[in-house]
Amino acid sequence: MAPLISIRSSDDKLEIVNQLLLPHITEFIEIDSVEDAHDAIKSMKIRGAPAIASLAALSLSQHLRRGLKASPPPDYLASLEALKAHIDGILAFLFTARPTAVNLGAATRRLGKTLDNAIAAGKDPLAIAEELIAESNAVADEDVGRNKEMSKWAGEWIIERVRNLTLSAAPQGLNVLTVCNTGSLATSGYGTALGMVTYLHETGKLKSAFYTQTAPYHQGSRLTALELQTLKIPSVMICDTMVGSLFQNHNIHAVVVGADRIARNGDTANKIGTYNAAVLAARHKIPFIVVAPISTVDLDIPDGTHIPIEQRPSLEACLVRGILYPNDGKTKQVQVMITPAGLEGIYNPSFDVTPAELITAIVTEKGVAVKAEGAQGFDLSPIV
Ligand SMILES: CSC[C@H]1O[C@H](OP(=O)(O)O)[C@H](O)[C@@H]1O
Repeated sequence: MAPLISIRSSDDKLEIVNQLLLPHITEFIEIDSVEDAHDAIKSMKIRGAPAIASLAALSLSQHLRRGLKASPPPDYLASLEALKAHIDGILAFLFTARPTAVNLGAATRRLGKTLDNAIAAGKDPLAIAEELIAESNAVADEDVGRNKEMSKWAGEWIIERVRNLTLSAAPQGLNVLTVCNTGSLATSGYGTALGMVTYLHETGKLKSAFYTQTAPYHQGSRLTALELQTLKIPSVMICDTMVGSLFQNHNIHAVVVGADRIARNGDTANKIGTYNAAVLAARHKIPFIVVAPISTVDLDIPDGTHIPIEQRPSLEACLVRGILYPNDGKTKQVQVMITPAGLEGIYNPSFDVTPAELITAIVTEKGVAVKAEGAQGFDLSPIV
């Protein structure tokens, strides 16, 4: 079966799969404006740090392509001043859709720089618009290739490490645990941490991929479950509360997670529950690996205390999405409230920060970074 996709883009149409309806309903919705893109990212119809950056960039590309074709041309193409004000406004708007994943900011900054450089080079508005379209498309297109690179780096690194650490070298393959969803749905394709899982499977080195349900949005039980099932990768779902039990009772060779923002010292923000898994992995001496593109590293912040953590609406922690069981034959999604009506006092941060101290390796498309002997943190400056 072909891997799932999160974004479909052609010259005249931009669409995303509505991830709020997965895994039971596959419905593509059209993104017809930068406002639609902003809403889809904010409401988590599309999610995953690289995927939201791709959609933001592609929505700008769509906007500019339409502008270039329009007759009469829009006012913003009439002068450099008008173009700069217009594009800066769009980029600032897209940037506000979600605060933690730095990839979105990296993409909007990159496009802002393209704009400023082209203006400084004396180009005219039409040429600049063309350049911005090419750069926006590149933001989305580059993702799949780099995902495959980081997945291979991470996969080979863990295979080698297990071979060196254990005499038996895991003869039946490796067991890994992942959190949330970091596969094709979270990226432009192949995935980051789930890309490593896929790489291990493709090379015959995987025994089983364990994954947490990842409440409250259930990226694990809804999305990772669907991706692994589609790819026919042997897997086992666990509830978020079972990580300690899993480590006590099964031979888990690695925990592998994605990232939304990595500080200069390696402190890593990822889906809520990642920190719990890291603490337990350290207790059980299980390598803890972060797999993410270079664009997730934020060298502007020295450590994780500076990472803005998104607080999601309280209601999202009170609801579970799904279809009726037993299924009445009509696939219609329902939302079930699992708390008393009107409950107050709900804590719902979307991410937590795993200190670098608990991270064994950070893997990007450029390779594997580990800490210097005896160091608490990483020095990521040389690889970015
Ligand atoms: C490769 S995706 C990184 C990241 O995105 C997820 O967050 P969300 O579903 O809220 O967008 C999660 O933290 C993943 O690890």
